[in-house]
Amino acid sequence: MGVDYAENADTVNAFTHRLWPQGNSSFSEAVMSFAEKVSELDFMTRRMIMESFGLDESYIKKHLKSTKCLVRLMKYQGVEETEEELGMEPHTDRNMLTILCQNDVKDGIEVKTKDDKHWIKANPSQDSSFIVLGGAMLHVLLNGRVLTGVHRVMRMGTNTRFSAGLFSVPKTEDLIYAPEEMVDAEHPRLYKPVNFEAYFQYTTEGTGRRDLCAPRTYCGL
Ligand SMILES: O=C(O)CCC(=O)C(=O)O
Ligand SMILES: [Fe+2]
Repeated sequence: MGVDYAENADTVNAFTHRLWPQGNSSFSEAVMSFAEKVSELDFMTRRMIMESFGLDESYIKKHLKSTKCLVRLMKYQGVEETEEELGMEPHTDRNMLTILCQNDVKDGIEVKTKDDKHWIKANPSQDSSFIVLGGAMLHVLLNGRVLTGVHRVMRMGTNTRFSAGLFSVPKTEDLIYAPEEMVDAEHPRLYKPVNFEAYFQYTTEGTGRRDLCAPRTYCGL
C-alpha cells in the first residue's frame, strides 16, 4: 500500500482513517516519522549527487522543493523451502529517488547488471542499511548521468519479507529537463522536456507499461 504526501499529517491521517475508521495513531506516527527521517536521507543524497555535477545551491533548493514523498509498505509472503517466485516484476522506478529498507529477510530485491545479463542480489550490507535507486525522472533531469537500475523482487525462503520505501515524486506541473550545466559536447542532450504525470500514465496504462527503457522510448531525442 502507498501513502501519498506522507510528509503531511492531514493526508496521512486521512489514509489511516480509511483503514482504521476508529483511528490508529501509532500507524500514522510511524508513517510520518519514517517519511521525515528518510526524506532527510533522500534530500541529502540528491543534494550530494547534484553538487557533484556542479549544480548551484539555488537550483538544488528549488529542485528539492519540487517533490513530494510517497511511502510504500510492501509484504512478500515466504514460499516453500525449495521454491522461488517472482514478487514484483522487473521494472525501473519512475520517480526521482527511491530509498528502501526491509526487515531481516535478506534475499529479495535484485538489480540487473548494465549488460542486461545477470541479476545481482542487492542485499543490504547491515540491518541499518538502505538501498538507494535512481528513478527515471532523476535520470532525465541529470541528462542520463545517473542510471535507473532495472530491479525486481524474488520471493525465496519461508519467511515473509516486509519492505518500506520512500519515493520522492515530482509534484510540479513544470516540465522536467536537464539544466544546461548537464549538457556539453561530451554529454549531448538525451531527452526532451517531460511532464511527469504524462510519463506516469504512459508507463502505467500506456504502451510503456513493460518498457524497461521507457525514458528513451517516451522522450528520447
Ligand atoms: O520491496 C522492495 O524491496 C522493492 C519495491 C520496489 O521496487 C518498488 O516498489 O518500486
Ligand atoms: Fe522499484
